[in-house]
Amino acid sequence: MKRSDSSEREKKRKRQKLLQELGGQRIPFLSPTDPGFQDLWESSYNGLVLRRADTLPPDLHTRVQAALCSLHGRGCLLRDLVRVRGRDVFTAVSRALLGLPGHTYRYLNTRLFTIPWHCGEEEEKGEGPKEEEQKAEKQEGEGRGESQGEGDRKTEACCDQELRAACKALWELNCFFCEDVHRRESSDHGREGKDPQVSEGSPQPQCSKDPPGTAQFNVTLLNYMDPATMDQLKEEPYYGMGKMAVGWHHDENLMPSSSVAVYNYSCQDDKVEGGGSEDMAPASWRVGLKVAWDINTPGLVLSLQSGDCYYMRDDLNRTHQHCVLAGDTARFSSTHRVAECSTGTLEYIQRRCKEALDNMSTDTGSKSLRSLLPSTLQLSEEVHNEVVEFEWLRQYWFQGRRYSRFCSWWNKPMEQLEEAWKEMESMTQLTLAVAEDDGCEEQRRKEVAETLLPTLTERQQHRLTWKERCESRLAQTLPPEEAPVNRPYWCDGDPSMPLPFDLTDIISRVESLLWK
Ligand SMILES: O=C(O)CCC(=O)C(=O)O
Ligand SMILES: [Fe+2]
Repeated sequence: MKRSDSSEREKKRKRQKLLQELGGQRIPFLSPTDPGFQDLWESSYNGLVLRRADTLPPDLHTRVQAALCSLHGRGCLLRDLVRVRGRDVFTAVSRALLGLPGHTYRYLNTRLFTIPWHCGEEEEKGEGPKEEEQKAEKQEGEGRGESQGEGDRKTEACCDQELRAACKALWELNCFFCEDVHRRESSDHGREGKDPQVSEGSPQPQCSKDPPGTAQFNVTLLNYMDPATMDQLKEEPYYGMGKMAVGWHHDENLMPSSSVAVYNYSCQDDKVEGGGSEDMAPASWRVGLKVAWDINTPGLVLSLQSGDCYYMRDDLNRTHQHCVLAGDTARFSSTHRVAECSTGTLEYIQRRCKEALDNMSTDTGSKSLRSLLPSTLQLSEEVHNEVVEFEWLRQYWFQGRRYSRFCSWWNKPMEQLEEAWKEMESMTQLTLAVAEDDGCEEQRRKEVAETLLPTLTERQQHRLTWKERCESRLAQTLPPEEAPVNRPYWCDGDPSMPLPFDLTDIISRVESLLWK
């Protein structure tokens, strides 16, 4: 969190400088009906592609739109309680992450966990019996046994048929986007001045498991907002573009220069009541783009009809920022991305845990550390902190019970990570015992204490931050199923825990060893 705080400060400085230069004036922006719009698009927004609804297969629209509605109807889309510039805020849009099993996506200090999407073949193998089995299992108790913690394991038992169908539809859309973006990349090769607006024949949504040579979208972040239920949306501040559902940003946590593909579904207008005459069409949702930290180039706004898609290709997400401008109707979007997952998959964190736990021996029936090398001890303590306790377990539980409510995929892996974490608590205890062992050589004790101090201090700080986040005023407004859970948490004197939750005393003890 420290690193992102300083980059937030940097952004704030830049923002203030920009507003100062503007001195209350508005920067111009162009919409499709303005003269010069196409020229501006081609000169300064190259990489932005609009794909109109009528160039996608109609049955894909049907399935995707039904999927979005059913995910929404089931309560899978929720506002995130994110942390921006040290403050907790709810996102205006409700969100859910779908994607490859075991993947996560981190934005605004929040790690989202995928509801796994399902590939074609798995579905075909006898749905009937599976469904029965699953119901039986559900009755016995939520989510035991199904998860083995492997990225490619079978996922048919983790959610019910309606959700599986919904996930599959979004997976098909993902395949469509992967192929389309890939096809463009290949055909653009050596071609200048391409037409950003397309209406050519559509590729069929066939997803090969591992097509060569192209980055694959591994997750989609779904967004939903009904402006009728929002009492205050922020006005776009630099151009006067209107009310924003999502403020200016770059998409975070993506592979360098990877594209983003967005499907726009504006729900039917029969929902809009009152306010205006019968024949007045509801205002469309729009996406705004601007060159990052630039007040000379006019902004660009695209109006989106239901079913329209847009792509931000190549470096566009890095060189430009985008925002979403609310229309009159409720609206979904499905935003497909290549998340940078080098430290963001279950497989990764399980590997790290194993590395840390390799230093624990239970050979003689009692627990001991194999090596007291500072680098080995440090590794365990770091895995313990960053990855398990703060990047995974607490992130997961902070989002309440939202995941297990409709999909059991993460239940077992989280249990296993918690077990691993508990072992690491024992390792810290053993390490501390070495540092405090009078029979041990002075130099070694100092070395061990030096290794422990920074990680313990960090652990304590993070625990306090997460506790605050869980107890914030906004967190308390959430219904019980969505309310943040401060987990792991235990009381002093809990016999199952090797160390106390509050590390204040231990930290002073370690400090005093160093001052000696
Ligand atoms: O909804 C959209 O069109 C884009 C949303 C977006 O920018 C995001 O989720 O990062
Ligand atoms: Fe975005």
